[in-house]
Amino acid sequence: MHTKGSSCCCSFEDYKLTTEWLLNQTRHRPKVAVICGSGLGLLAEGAADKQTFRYQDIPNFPVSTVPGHEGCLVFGTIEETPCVFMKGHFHLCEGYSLCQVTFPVRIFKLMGVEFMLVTNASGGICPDFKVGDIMIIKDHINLPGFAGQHPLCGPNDERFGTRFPCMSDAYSKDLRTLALDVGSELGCSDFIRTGVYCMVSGPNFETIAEARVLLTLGCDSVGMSMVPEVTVAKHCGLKVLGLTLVTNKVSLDYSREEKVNHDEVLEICKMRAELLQKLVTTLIGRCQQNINRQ
Ligand SMILES: O=P(O)(O)O[C@H]1O[C@H](CO)[C@@H](O)[C@H]1O
Ligand SMILES: Nc1nc2[nH]cnc2c(=O)[nH]1
Repeated sequence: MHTKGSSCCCSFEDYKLTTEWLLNQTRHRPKVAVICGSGLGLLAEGAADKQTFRYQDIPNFPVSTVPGHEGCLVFGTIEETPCVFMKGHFHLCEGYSLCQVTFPVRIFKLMGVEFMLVTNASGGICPDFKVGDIMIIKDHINLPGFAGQHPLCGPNDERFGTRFPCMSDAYSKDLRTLALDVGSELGCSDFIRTGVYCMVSGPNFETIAEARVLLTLGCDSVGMSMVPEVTVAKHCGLKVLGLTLVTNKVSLDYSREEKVNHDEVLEICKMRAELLQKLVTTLIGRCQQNINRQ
């Protein structure tokens, strides 16, 4: 279990064991999962009746190694909606296989989760974007996937989903519309954007030539996470909303002097965390109405 490589290294029994362990440890039965990217762990603070598990104490769970990723699973309720928050997630560039990176998503599915909200930090490629903008992801480009680094490579387990899943609607249109509406109600329309997110493996930030390629490909922002989790979530039938915080403008011009670094990324996340928390909390309340209507 959890050996490195491009194909899946977890068996259905591994997923079941972790799921059963969690179901035995917690009375919560989450319907919504929130994955908190770099420096965005505060999103869990709005939950009531919290119960926390450190990743290292959960069987089969990877542990977080990136600063700004606390490394714990928080169960709780938001406006009576049972939720689970991942305070920190996993990246290809940490040396984890994509099976490890996406391991929690299938645990959420087996626990009964229906909606997954993913957040992260990214660099703005679209020249109109400003630092601090929140981009609702309408689509993604799985750049590692183009080269065979794909979480669904290897034998397909039909208990999770089909061999050849459709990805043209990976990000739920309903949830995107809801996010726009909630953003507008909260008075954030000026810095809420919609666009295409591109995942690269990292860990280095882009060269200027690479950034120009991404612009030509139609990317609005670029980061080092999220796409594997979204792909696995869509494969197993979860409804997904992706929000990415633009923490820096990616340099497209050789005359520009700015140099991006992770501390600056975390600083911007801190600046926007409270607002993102409000946005996510309100969205979860509305998802509950959606669950009730089903
Ligand atoms: O994607 P999250 O986890 O927010 O982290 C982002 O922040 C790091 C770079 O500063 C990269 O790992 C990038 O993907
Ligand atoms: N690849 C990449 N990831 C990021 N995460 C936050 N900012 C950036 C960026 O500029 N590039």
